[in-house]
Amino acid sequence: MTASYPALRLRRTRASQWSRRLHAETVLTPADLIWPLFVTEGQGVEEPIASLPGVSRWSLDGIVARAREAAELGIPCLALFPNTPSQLRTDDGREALNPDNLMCRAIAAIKEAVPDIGVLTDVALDPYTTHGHDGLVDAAGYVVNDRTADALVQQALTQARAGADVIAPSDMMDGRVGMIRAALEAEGFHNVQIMAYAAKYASAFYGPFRDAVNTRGLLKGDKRTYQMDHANAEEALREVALDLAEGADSVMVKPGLPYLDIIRRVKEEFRVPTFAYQVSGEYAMIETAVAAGAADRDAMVLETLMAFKRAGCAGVLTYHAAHAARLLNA
Ligand SMILES: NCc1[nH]cc(CCC(=O)O)c1CC(=O)O
Ligand SMILES: [Mg+2]
Repeated sequence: MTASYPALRLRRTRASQWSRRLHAETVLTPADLIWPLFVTEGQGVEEPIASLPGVSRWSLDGIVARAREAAELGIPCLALFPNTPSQLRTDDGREALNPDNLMCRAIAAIKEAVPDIGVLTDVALDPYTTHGHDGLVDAAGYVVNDRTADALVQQALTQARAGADVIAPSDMMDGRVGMIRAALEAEGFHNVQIMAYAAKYASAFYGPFRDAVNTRGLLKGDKRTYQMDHANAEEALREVALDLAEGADSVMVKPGLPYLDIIRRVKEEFRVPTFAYQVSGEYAMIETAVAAGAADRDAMVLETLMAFKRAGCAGVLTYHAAHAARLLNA
């Protein structure tokens, strides 16, 4: 039998700062953060993204500076996304396989300047295609699975050869994790990890990201034939089970806050490293609320990130990573 009021007062342990710290069940540190960064061509270029206030695309020199900043802040890993020049975008997204593409040059520049920071790379064709889809599109406009997966394997190998530490397929094709794992093993990339975007939903929260990589105006239709229906949770567990069986080292749920239930269920069911992507639309909601005077940025950033940890996440991809790390280091 547990005691009850007045012997038990749950407010007792909340009464002072030292006690609240002592009783905290969850901790958030800069080591829990992955910082997504947008890369663009040029030298000395910083292009602010209007729908992501406070986030910019950076040319390689700026990306390397961000990598140094992240290392100083204690952020262990960066996630890279390229803004491919429009003249290099094609129906088949073949620029994704070019060993000298923007992504590969960014990976190499970071690994040379800051060898100890992790570099996570997105595998999907959308920043390289003229139609904005993550894969190859047939005559009827359908994103075909198996031919896309073949291209993604080549894209992943291209990134691994450039020095990527974590391959993160975000495309939601069936079977691609196993195919990528086999190809990495065959080339000797035994320690290159795969973080599978296992449960990625067709979401209204990706809009600002599509501005950042310039696909919003290009995208024909939507991504509902490959990304998940937000009505579904059991299906997310099946997606995670398959990606783990195919060799994923960790799994991701995306978007973040509206899908905390999925994160929790994945963590309880599989007990594997589970990550969340607090996506561009979530970042924009916080920044818009702050600009409207409706919210305190620092408090909201830390509270939302702690929510992911409490739900069971090993870490979170967030555009607020540097800001949060500064707050946590203060
Ligand atoms: N493969 C595309 C990709 N990789 C990461 C995001 C979204 C990230 C964000 O919104 O912050 C998307 C967008 C999409 O699926 O259309
Ligand atoms: Mg899948």
